[in-house]
Amino acid sequence: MDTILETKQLTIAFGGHVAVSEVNIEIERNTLKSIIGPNGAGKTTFFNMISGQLKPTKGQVFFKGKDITKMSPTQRTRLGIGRSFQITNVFPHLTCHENVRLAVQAQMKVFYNMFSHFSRLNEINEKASEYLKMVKLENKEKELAVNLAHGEKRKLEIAMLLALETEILLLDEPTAGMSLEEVPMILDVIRTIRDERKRTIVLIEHKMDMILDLSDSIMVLFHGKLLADGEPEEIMKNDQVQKAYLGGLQDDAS
Ligand SMILES: Nc1ncnc2c1ncn2[C@@H]1O[C@H](COP(=O)(O)OP(=O)(O)OP(=O)(O)O)[C@@H](O)[C@H]1O
Repeated sequence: MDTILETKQLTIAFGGHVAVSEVNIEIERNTLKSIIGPNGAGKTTFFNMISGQLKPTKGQVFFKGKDITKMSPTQRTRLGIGRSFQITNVFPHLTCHENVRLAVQAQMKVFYNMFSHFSRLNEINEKASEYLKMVKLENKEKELAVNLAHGEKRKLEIAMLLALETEILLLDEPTAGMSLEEVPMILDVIRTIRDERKRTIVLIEHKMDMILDLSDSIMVLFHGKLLADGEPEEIMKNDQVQKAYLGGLQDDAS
């Protein structure tokens, strides 16, 4: 297996409460891994330790074999781990194109005074348009971000995350707060990125139909522990998972 991300014995305690307990996981490059589990299972906390927002009490995180446990979120982003909805900031009074252009510039480390070079400017503009197209917002280039629907804003955030060109995309509940009509379009965007097989996506989601549709593999957290990890069919058949979790979740999702 071509592992891009690995955790060893990853553990965090808040006071006396162990929120994530000795989780060992390997994530294969250019696949989509979903993290599921009931409320309070430790999914976001686990994510925060991968992105660097939280430091584990015990254990390690490896990116391409390198121990990144002590690195800051910014260092991890530079290295290739991008997280949605936290590192990207949508500026409401800039257009969609301008927002994505800022992310492209950040990635290219180009500053305003270098803009005199026209070809560079064109390149940046074209890249920004490409990313907007990838998230199917090409018809909103000139729209101010503030005027976008909630689902469109999420797509814009994904475009900005893509512009950072990180190898890993950490997506924390990308459909949260979306209307039912908006969900398929974000699903479509994530599927498009997955199908290109150029990035590794790690996804936290509650919508089971979406998880089963998109995931190459699924890890299940329960009370902070890794209950199961495998392909979607295996996970669905797993007795422990069904008992502990899936029955309740399917009820919730319906
Ligand atoms: N900063 C913190 N301080 C204290 N306890 C915390 C902190 N962050 C998380 N927890 C606790 O850790 C446990 C796991 O929380 P976490 O948010 O990771 O769960 P989750 O699986 O993402 O849940 P949800 O699906 O509801 O988002 C919970 O019991 C939560 O109360």
